[in-house]
Amino acid sequence: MCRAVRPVAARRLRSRAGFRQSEGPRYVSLPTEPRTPASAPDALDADVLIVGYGPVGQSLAALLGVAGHRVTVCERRLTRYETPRAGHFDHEIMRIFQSLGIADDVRRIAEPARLYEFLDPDGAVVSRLPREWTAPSGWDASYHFYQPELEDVLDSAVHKMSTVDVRFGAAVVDLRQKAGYVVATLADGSVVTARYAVGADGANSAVRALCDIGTEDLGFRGDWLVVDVRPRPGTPALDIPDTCQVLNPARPNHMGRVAQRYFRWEFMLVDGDDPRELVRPERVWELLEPWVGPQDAELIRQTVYEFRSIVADTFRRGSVLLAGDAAHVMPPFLGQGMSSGIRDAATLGWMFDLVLAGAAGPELLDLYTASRRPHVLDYIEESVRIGTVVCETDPVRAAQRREDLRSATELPAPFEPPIGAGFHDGDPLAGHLAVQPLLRTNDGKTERSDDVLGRGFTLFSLLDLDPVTRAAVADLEQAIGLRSIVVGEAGVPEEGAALSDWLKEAGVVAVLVRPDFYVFGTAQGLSAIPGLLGSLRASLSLV
Ligand SMILES: O=C(O)CCc1cccc(O)c1
Repeated sequence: MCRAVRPVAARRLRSRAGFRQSEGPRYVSLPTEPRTPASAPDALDADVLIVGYGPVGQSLAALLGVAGHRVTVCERRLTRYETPRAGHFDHEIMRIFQSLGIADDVRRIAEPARLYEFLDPDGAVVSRLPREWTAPSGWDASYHFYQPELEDVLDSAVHKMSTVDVRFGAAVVDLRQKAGYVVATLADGSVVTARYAVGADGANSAVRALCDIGTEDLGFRGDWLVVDVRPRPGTPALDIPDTCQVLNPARPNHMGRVAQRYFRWEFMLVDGDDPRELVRPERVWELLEPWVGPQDAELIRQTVYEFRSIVADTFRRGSVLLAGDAAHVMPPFLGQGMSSGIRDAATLGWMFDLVLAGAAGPELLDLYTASRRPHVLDYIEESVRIGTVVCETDPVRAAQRREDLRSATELPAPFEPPIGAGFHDGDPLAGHLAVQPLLRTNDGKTERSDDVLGRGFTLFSLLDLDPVTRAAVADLEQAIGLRSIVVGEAGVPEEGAALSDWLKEAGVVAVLVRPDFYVFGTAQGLSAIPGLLGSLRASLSLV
């Protein structure tokens, strides 16, 4: 169960002013005035303070809670934020949910997203991109969901963790770094101490400001009216495409399913639009008139958002890290905003596991920015590239873009770039997402490999290991809990051949997978495995 809010000794504040720029940086990166010795982490309120309880903060809290770390979450709102924002996640995120034991609950509220289409202004299909490829994670490629329902599922998972304490109405107004820990001051004057803090507090992150972390604006800007709609009970099913972009230069728009019972429309603001006028229900119904009317559906929300493309200069400063929108913001055209944040949580999760256990030095956390930032930049750039096509308002150029899409002869490959660092250089699969195989267990069942093996670094091999390799594996099993499994003819039978085919196609016999499901490296023969494990040891700053 979630612990009740613990009374925190109110300490005299040196500053209640928060992050007013005129007062200079609040964030002190050099260790000063240690009050709690770094060697006494139990005296701190938490191992990790998470600021913000959206899906990224929730996912990180659950990942850390599953591993038994002590977590305090501070959310400045008084309750959860009940509006839908994100509406799509992909197979990799479902695999992360699987690791939290909530995949079945998530499947109940999410539905597979099967098609992404571009339409012309009259509604005719210009281009159709099926989303039904065999995704490596062993789940459907893409899902739609209604965000408050996903947050319910994540919140229930967090509440099962006895080491996680969630506080609402807890705005962090000051954040200081000491030797080996951080001190956060809340608006009510109370203080939370933790070894690390993570700002998962959204695009206007207080933590980012308190740490004086700058941002880079990658230049995309567009105001869009976002409208969420729920059909009234008993009305005929709405005939709305799964996800589509209407390439209409007079008013670009998006529409699609959000989940079983919700639909979303987005309309770009064009010259002369007044945002206050556009959100009036009568005006919204006028815009929705070609598809749905007030007799059939109710408006859940209508709001004008500015879509932007922004990345923080670094995702780490000392003992403070950024995740989710606090670290990066992208336009929604790829549906990757929340997924990118949950990837941050998955990477931070295993890095904290190693650092908090004392297995790796704190310098491992530098790998967080190096691994995540370039990856997120790739997603931002691709989202902007699609946005440039969607948002075209010049009729001639828009016609040309539609023609380009119409005449493309090949479907684009799924956009799944490699991470930026934290893998074995020069390796064919390193940095890419790993396959999750289905295994046939002794009792005749078929199970996903993560359910059999649990979370952690994993060596999958198609050949039985020799004594030298076994010794190298045992060494890392001791240090970081590495698991190894022989799959296929020489070991645990695979249902289908996803893993075997993937490795054979790459010309390798083994793959070493990080706990966030990215490939660390591969081995072409058994004799290469000890070297690969040595490379992992070096890259993790093991102590
Ligand atoms: O990927 C999806 O299914 C939704 C992507 C998307 C595209 C355009 C606007 C938007 O809000 C989401």
